[in-house]
Amino acid sequence: LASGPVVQPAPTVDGFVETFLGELNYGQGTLLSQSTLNDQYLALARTVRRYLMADWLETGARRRHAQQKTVGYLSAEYLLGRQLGNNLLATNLQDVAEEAMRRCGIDIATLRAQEVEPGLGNGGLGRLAACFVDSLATMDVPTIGYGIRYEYGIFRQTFEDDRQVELPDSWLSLGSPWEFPHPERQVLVGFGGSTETSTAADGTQHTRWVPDWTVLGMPYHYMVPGFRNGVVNTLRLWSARATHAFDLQIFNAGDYTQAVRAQTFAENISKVLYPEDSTPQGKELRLQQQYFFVACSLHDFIDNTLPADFDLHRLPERIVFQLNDTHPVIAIPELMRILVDRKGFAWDEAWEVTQRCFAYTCHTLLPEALEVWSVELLGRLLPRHLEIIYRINEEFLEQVREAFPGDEMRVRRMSVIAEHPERSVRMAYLATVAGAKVNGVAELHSQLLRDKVLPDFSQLWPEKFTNVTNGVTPRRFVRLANRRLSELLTDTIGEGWVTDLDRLRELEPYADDASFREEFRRVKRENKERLYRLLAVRDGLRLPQEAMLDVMVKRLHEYKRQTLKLLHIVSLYDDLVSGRVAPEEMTPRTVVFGAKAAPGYHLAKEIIFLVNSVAGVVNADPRVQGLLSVAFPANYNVTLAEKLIPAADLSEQISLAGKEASGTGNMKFALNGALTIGTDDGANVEIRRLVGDENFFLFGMTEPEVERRRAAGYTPAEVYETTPALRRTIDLVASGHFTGGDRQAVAPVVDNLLHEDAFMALADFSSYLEAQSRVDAAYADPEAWTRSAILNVARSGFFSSDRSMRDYLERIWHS
Ligand SMILES: CCc1ccc([C@H](C)CC(=O)N[C@@H]2O[C@H](CO)[C@@H](O)[C@H](O)[C@H]2O)cc1
Repeated sequence: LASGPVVQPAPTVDGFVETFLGELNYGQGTLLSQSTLNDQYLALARTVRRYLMADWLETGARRRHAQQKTVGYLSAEYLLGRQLGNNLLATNLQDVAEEAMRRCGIDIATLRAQEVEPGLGNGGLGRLAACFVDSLATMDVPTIGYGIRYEYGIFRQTFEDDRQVELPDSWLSLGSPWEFPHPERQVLVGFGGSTETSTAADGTQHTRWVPDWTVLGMPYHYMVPGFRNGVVNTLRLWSARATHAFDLQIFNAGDYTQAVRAQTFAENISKVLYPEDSTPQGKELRLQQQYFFVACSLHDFIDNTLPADFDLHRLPERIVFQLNDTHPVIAIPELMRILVDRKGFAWDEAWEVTQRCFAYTCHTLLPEALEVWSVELLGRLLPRHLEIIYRINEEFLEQVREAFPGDEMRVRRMSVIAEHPERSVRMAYLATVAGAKVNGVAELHSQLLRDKVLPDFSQLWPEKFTNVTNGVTPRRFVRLANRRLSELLTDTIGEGWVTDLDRLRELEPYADDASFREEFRRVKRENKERLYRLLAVRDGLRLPQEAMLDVMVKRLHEYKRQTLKLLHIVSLYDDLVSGRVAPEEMTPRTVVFGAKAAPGYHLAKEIIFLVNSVAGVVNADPRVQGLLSVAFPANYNVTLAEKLIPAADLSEQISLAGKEASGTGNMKFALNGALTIGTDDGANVEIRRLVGDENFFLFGMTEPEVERRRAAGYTPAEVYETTPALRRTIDLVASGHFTGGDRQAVAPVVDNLLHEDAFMALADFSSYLEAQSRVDAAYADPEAWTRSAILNVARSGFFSSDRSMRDYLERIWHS
């Protein structure tokens, strides 16, 4: 029995009911009649995980036995979304569970709504990591996702007086049924202290790090089920614990806070996610978080996963660690430390292994988003790692001097150590020096990485640079989020598309089929009705069913240009109330925003205030009722995205060209039959190429045009002066019309647009409005619009994260 197969409950309604009631009685310790919604939800979750357990344990055993090469995905963020729906989909138990709950007098939808999503990420990077681990499980690739189990995830956003207010995300407070703590795999992690070097008898030098404080890393395992393939991979998230429980002596001496100080200090490390997604604050706790999960993960793989006698010279045959941006890059000196200081490798041996164990993905183009850590802080927190980084850099710069003799400027430019403004370590450079491969996340991005962000490195190592265009999982973002479209797709081309998204191509001929177009419109209409029902309950919003649904959802950032969308809304409003445009000429439009701003990003928060202010006035103005409405549901997250994206007609991807690395929302909208209005930026370029120019509303400057415009000197005020429509629009905002006459309230945004406009929203205004009038015209012809929408779906199979994983396997992990 001990070693036999795990007994799996019968995948029948009876089996499910029995297991559920068992979990309710013995797990929750309550009767169905007495149980709360949360009891029922936790019992349901535990029931579902029983159906996954056998596959999970079997997958683990198979992995241990096969000794295959594993992908170690190192990410400080995972934006997983709700688990129940996805796990029911993966186990094909949706209908069984629904019927079983009905038998128990429960509507499963109310239990699904009970789940608090784990918001362990900020935005694109975190969600991408979640899509990637889903694809790797569905493709049966041995993978361990490593990350941090933050006690508090991304803040919950509410609005007070139209302003963003952040509330703590206590996602664990109602229980967390999808995680499994593994105290037997705890890892001790050191910080601070100093290093001491001794000379052995044979004259070789040995350095030892003596940390002066330690914490324990407790792993929590999460299931990552493949789609109905019997595979369940593992996500291992680390939580920090104090090495010593509270100090009884100090406690008895009466200094209670001191007694627990060590505890709180340690637990602070995994307490909360840093809510920034572009400008690092360089906080010490952030570096502690990064080193903590990296040290736990490397130790876990080398000492708890590999066979005890494994020869670490062959480590690259067993693992490749993918560095999800610069956040886990401290893993490089950590592996060197383990190999040299603990395993007795010679430096070159260790370096040879390290270089083949890491690959680095860059997710940004904003120079300020590339992390640098001061040598002061690094030397204090991780003295041994700083020594190792210095040596890596020395040997690297020797290489540079050899390749470019006498070019000391280049040496200084390429040094991992920046001298100004303060001596600091450039983590992106360290990742590029040590990584076997460096990739961007869309073709344009990867090209700009080569040409603009890391030109010296791509000149030195052109073969090291590659591209893997992002993707999204069709399981969550089509099959789960858009059940109506999924049924239409499956009825039309079979179910193969769920794991082979290129099959969507078979849909192409149906774009010319009027009855299929009718069906397609029905799906969109019903998804809208579902969304509007939700927004009415969730946010008290009443939105007109018939209007075009124009959606802009992403983090709030100037480069993403939510202000440009806002200027468009104000110009439409002004056209209507001024009578310049007659109501019958207007294509009714509902604009929905979703966006969180980093708490310290003040201008972003001012933009949120202005959007809400404009929304309040527009929605209350009878002159535009039913023609124009604006909604800004609070707390945009994965769960809201799953309701918003299937309902959208128009997808706003309007960043300044050369700023959005890729975008992934753009892919989700195209796959759910929305048309895109966008610039030639990030993956928009590839979306437009695949769906066809005629099925994409392009506008704005290209990246080279932006560069030329900037080089020629850009003065936004001039554009304002010379563009009447823009002038009218900005003047209306500046007048305080949307803020009860309070001009001061809008000054931060208006002044910024007129005097800075770093991301050239004013420069692209006219082109954007022209494109939006093309949208209005196109939407007036439902057959043509639907045809375009169907072709967007049919031609977007490329944007599956399964395809992205195939590219990583081919170009990076197997190389
Ligand atoms: C505070 C430090 C920091 C800096 C950058 C980041 C992330 C890299 C920002 C991010 O999420 N980038 C987005 O990554 C997506 C996945 O590749 C891309 O699709 C988006 O274009 C990119 O903005 C997080 C935190």
